[in-house]
Amino acid sequence: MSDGYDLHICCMGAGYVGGPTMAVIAANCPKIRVCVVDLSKKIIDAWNSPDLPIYEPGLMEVVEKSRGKNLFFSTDIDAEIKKADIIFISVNTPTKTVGIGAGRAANVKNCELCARKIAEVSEGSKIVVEKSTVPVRTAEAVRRVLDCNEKGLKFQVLSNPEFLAEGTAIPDLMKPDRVLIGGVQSPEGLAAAEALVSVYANWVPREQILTTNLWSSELAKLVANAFLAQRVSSINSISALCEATGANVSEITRAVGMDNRIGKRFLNSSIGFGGSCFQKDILNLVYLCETYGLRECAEYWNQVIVMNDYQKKRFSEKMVSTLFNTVTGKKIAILGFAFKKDTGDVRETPSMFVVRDLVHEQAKVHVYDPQVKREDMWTEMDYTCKMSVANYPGLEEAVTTAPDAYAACDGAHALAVLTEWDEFKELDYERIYKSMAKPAFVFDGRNILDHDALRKIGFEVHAIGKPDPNKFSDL
Ligand SMILES: NC(=O)C1=CN([C@@H]2O[C@H](COP(=O)(O)OP(=O)(O)OC[C@H]3O[C@@H](n4cnc5c(N)ncnc54)[C@H](O)[C@@H]3O)[C@@H](O)[C@H]2O)C=CC1
Ligand SMILES: O=C(O)[C@H]1O[C@H](OP(=O)(O)OP(=O)(O)OC[C@H]2O[C@@H](n3ccc(=O)[nH]c3=O)[C@H](O)[C@@H]2O)[C@H](O)[C@@H](O)[C@@H]1O
Repeated sequence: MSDGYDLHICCMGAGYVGGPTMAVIAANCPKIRVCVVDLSKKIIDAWNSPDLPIYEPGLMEVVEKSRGKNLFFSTDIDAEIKKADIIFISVNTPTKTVGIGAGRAANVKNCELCARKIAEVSEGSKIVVEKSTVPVRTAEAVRRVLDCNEKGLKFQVLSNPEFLAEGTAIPDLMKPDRVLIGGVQSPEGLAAAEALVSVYANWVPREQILTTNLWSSELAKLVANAFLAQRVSSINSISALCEATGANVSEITRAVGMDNRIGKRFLNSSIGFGGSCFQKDILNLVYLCETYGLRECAEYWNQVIVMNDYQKKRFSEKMVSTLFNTVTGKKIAILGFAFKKDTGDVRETPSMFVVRDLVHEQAKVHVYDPQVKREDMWTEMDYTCKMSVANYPGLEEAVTTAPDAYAACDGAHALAVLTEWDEFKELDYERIYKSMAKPAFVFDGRNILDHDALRKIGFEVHAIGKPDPNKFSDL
């Protein structure tokens, strides 16, 4: 290459996946020039600034290592496509909101638009990599769009789904359990897959880089998320049974998880899973099963969502019934709005559904989260719950954001921990107790607090899957 780089990579989509993934490739491959492009100037400007558009531990350090050297962020999509040997498509693929399959099918419009753009502006043949999570067989559509170019260019399409989790994106990318690359099983397809394997092999051991056919790779991504979410729904269903019987869900998970075949991880009961992908990807799987006439398979996976909705509703109903069946006019502190700790992401966050239910019950909700931006909270509540300041009179008075946990709890009848931020474990609960209305209630939606210590202070504590000491006693 005339500019001194061995290879040029372009990534379309500078979001939670595109940004961190490309930063890690750039950091591990100094001879590769990586450019992340996006339609949004605001997002690209943020990637080029000290205030990155997403909060992710360790991300800034990785970006700073390469930015301006072999890592670039740009809105000049056409120029970067032209330069690239490998183009990742890492755009959002949300659940369709209208039309056929609305509410279940994934909308792959953005992937198609990327393919059309690549076909339109490319001047040479390229490898196009699906990084986005897509319905199985989307690569076929991408390839057909690319093949329609009028310049006789030949594109190879690969599937390379991403398995990073938010909050741990950097360690997940630096030391992935596996990298999955699916390609067409032809000499050209295998060569393209090998080119991508060589990129990852700069820091990932080869035996952890799996190559498969295209359809297995696309489907494996949906299956991985479905299995993970299924574990959460499974333990959450058991948490309801624990509360009814006096069993303790933490003791159940310890006993069950020590069986190596089951394993300990991903068995924390909660107010339900959130995030931009679990629900979307399971709905996508359900829709695929239905499309292929597999009704029983569709119903089976749909139950993971049904259980998750039940868990979120069960939690807010428990709050209201415990607070003497009314929260009207009562101040309630919500600690945590992000869908999990160590992220500012609020997409599909379970906290939002609890806030929504409390607002419907006319509570005065005070939310504190160390990373969530107030505008992001409103945007998500509007998008998912159809509740906005414009269409829900009084919403701004009903939901206040607090500068810290103490302010949120001051004068409150109850506090609810809805995100497992470490700082919530370290709060001065004596001080909080003194400042609250009595009786003072704690609802631990993540089972992270010391319940015995809180009860000693004077709180009435309710936690997911934990026996209520007023209701059950040991034999
Ligand atoms: N968020 C996560 O932790 C994970 C997400 N995924 C999958 O990765 C994909 C991307 O997810 P996120 O990064 O979270 O989405 P995101 O919404 O954070 O970012 C997507 C970006 O793509 C841009 N974009 C959309 N159309 C474009 C186009 N035609 N050209 C250029 N840019 C365009 C948007 O402006 C946006 O900035 C999705 O399919 C998701 O399911 C996979 C693993 C983890
Ligand atoms: O495709 C994706 O987007 C990603 O989805 C998840 O990652 P993420 O949603 O970022 O975070 P998780 O750690 O999986 O948590 C998802 C939700 O489940 C909840 N959860 C998780 C684990 C658990 O034991 N209990 C539980 O309630 C979390 O609080 C959170 O709301 C997967 O873990 C990633 O492998 C995948 O790449």
